[in-house]
Order: sequence, then structure tokens, then C-alpha cells
Amino acid sequence: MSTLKVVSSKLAAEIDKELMGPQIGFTLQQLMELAGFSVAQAVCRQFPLKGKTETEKGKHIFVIAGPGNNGGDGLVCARHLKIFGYNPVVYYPKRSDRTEFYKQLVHQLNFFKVPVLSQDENWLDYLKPEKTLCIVDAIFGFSFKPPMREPFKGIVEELCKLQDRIPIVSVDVPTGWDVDEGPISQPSVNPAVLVSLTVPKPCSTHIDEKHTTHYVGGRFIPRDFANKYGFETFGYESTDQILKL
Ligand SMILES: NC(=O)C1=CN([C@@H]2O[C@H](COP(=O)(O)OP(=O)(O)OC[C@H]3O[C@@H](n4cnc5c(N)ncnc54)[C@H](O)[C@@H]3O)[C@@H](O)[C@H]2O)[C@@H](O)CC1
Ligand SMILES: [K+]
Repeated sequence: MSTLKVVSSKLAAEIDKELMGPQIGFTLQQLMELAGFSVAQAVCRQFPLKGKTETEKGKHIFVIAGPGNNGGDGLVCARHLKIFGYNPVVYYPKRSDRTEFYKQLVHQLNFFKVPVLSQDENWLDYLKPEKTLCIVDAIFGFSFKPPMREPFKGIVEELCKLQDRIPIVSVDVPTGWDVDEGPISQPSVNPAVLVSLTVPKPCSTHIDEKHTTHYVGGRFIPRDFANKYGFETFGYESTDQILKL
């Protein structure tokens, strides 16, 4: 059997389903916690605080959370970034009412005094190159289907104007990209960092390696399970939750 380095959107959804099915029994909360934790670790690796001035340390990390599970990863990531000593601000324009769990993630952010902005707040005020360390793009992941609807279309258009001055860290799939085909429609972001979860999706083969640093994270499957889906597990070191590819 040949070993794939990427899995399609269809296979990624099947993997998710099996991990959370009756045989294996992970809960969404567990996987999301590990996914968000690994994204926060990638941000730390890419933008370390060590040796930085207080001004640098006070810069915002602007986390934009979408309506689905990719957004949930962003909410978790923001909490860990705060614990790691960063200054995250979350923009969560369209809140999921799919489960109570999303409300709980927001309560946890309140508990850590991480601001969570709503759709009607002036979110662009927080996005100034001199005051913003990076943007975490947790808008859409592997279930995105173009064309993009509002309010996200307008939001992503604004991000595209800023991305040359503020680096974007995309969670799992760069927002606006077709999961299998890559950046085939607009608007779509061009991230400085991509953190693929579990295993990279086919769109990741379209990144420009000179521009985009690629990590894999979401360290939650054993080798035989990965092999069953045609890929290998990654050589994570020690307790690391991410690996630079
Ligand atoms: N096993 C894994 O790898 C895990 C994946 N997780 C995350 O879950 C993500 C997938 O989550 P979901 O399946 O909830 O999907 P997404 O979060 O990718 O997006 C689904 C949401 O986007 C909306 N949407 C889709 N197309 C749109 C469009 N054109 N315009 C406006 N809105 C649109 C849908 O209505 C839905 O609300 C992954 O990419 C990953 O980030 C983790 O949370 C858990 C573990
Ligand atoms: K994303």
C-alpha cells in the first residue's frame, strides 16, 4: 500500500467520525482541546516571547473564530495562548448554537479575561500592524464549501488587505481554500503559518514553502489507525504537540 502524505476532505471527515464513534469514543471536546492546544504551541514556536520587550509581549494575537469546529479550535487556542503569556483577543461574529459546549468555551475565555468581540464591535481597531503579533485564522476548516457567505466574506477581504503586514496562522485549512483543490476562489487568505490537524489536507500542497511555514498538530492517533487510512504518524519529539514539516 502506498503511503499518502495528505488526506482528502472526505477521508478527514471519516477519520473524525471514527475517532468519535462508538468503538473509539473520543469526544469532540477532547479532540478540540488537543487541536487548539497544538495551534497555540505552533504560535509559541513561531513567535516566541523569550527576549522580547514588554511592548512586544503586550501585542495582541487576534483570533478569529468561525461558526463550526474550526472556530472551536480557535477558542481553545486563545485560552492556551493566554496561559502561555500572550495577549489574545477573540473575534467570534457568528456563534455556534450547535452545542452548549461552545458557550462553555466562551465562559472559559471570560474566566481568563480574554476579550471576546461580537459581530457588531469594531474589530478592525484591534488589527494594527504595530500592535498585533499575528492573526489566528480559525474561520473555516475542512467543511468549507465556496462561495463564502457574509459576514465572513467581508471579514476575509479585510484580512487579505492586512496579511502582508500582519502574519496569519491558519488552523487546518487556510480560510477560503478548497480543502482538496487549494485557493481556487476568492476571497482566500495566504497564511504565513499553516497548522494541519491530524494529517495535512490536499490543499496544503498548494502552499508556497518560501512564504508559509507548515506544522502538523493534533497528536491523537496511533500508528495502525493512521496506516489504515493510508498515512504514517509523524515523528513528534518528546512531549511536543506539533512538528514542523
Ligand atoms: N480530527 C481532527 O482533525 C479534528 C478537527 N477539528 C476541527 O474541525 C474542523 C472541521 O469542523 P466542521 O466540520 O465543524 O467544519 P468547519 O469549521 O470547517 O466549517 C463548518 C461551518 O462553516 C459553515 N460554512 C461552510 N461553508 C461556508 C460558506 N461558504 N460560507 C459561510 N459559511 C460556511 C457551515 O455552515 C458550518 O457552520 C477541522 O478543520 C478542524 O479544525 C477539531 O476541532 C477536532 C479534531
Ligand atoms: K482556518
